[in-house]
Amino acid sequence: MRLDYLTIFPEFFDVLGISLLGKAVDNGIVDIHAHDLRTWTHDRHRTVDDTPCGGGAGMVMKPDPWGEAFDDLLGADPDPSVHVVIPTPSGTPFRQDDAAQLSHADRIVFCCGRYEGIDHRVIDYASEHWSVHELSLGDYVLNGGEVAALAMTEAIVRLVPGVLGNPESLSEESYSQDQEGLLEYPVYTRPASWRGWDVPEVLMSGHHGHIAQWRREQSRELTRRRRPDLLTDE
Ligand SMILES: N#Cc1c(N)n[nH]c1-c1ccc2c(Cl)cn(Cc3cccnc3)c2c1
Repeated sequence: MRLDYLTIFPEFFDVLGISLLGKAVDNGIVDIHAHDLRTWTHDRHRTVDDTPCGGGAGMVMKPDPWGEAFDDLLGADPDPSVHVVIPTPSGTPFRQDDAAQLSHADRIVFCCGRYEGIDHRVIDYASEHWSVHELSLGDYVLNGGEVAALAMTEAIVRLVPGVLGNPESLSEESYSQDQEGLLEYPVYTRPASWRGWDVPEVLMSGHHGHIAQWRREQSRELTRRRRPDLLTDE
C-alpha cells in the first residue's frame, strides 16, 4: 500500500515513521510519501491561497497547485483503484467500515487542506479521475486536514494484514464485526488487587464460558449507556 499526503505542513507526517506504522514501513508493507504542496507553486511567495469568490471571511486554497500535484503524482489517466481521501468538516463521518474498505486499497492520496478549505473544482476534477472520499473525522472543528489524515491513516493501516503483531486483537475491538458493533468490554491485568480495586472475580475463575458471558454483558451495558445508537435490537 502506497500512501501519499499533499499538505503545506509535510512535517506533520514524520510521526508515521514511529511504532507500528514505522515497522510496517520498514517491512515494506506500507510506503509513505509526504509532499509539500508549495512544491507546485511558481511565485516568489509560493502562494497556495486566495480570497474567496463571493466574499466571506478567510482564504481559500487555489486549485492550480493541487492540479499540478495530481499531474505529477497520478498523471491524467483515470484510475478508480486510486483512492483520494479529502478530510473536510462537511464530509461523511469516517467510520470503521470506511477504514476496512480503504485498508484494501493499493494507493491512497490524502489531500490535507487548510484555511477555509480547498477550491471545490479540485474535488470535482479528482472525482472525474479517481475514487474520491470526502470524509470528516468527527463533529468538531480542526484547523486543517492533517490531524484527520493521521487518525484515518492509523485506523486504515492497522487493518492491513501483517501490520499488527496479533491480528486476533482486531476481532475483539469496539466497532469490530465480531464484537457485534458494540463497545469493547473493560480490560484488566495484574495485580489482582490495586489500591483497593480488585479485578472482577469471574476473570480470575479460568471459566472461559463465564468470562465470555460477562464480557458480552459488559459490552452491551456499556453500549446501552454510552452509545445506544449502536444497539440494533433495542
Ligand atoms: N476531517 C475533518 C475535520 C473535522 N472533523 N473538523 N475540521 C476538519 C477539517 C478538515 C479539513 C479542513 C480544511 Cl481543508 C480547512 N479546515 C479548517 C476549517 C475549519 C472550519 C471550517 N472550515 C475549514 C479544515 C478542517
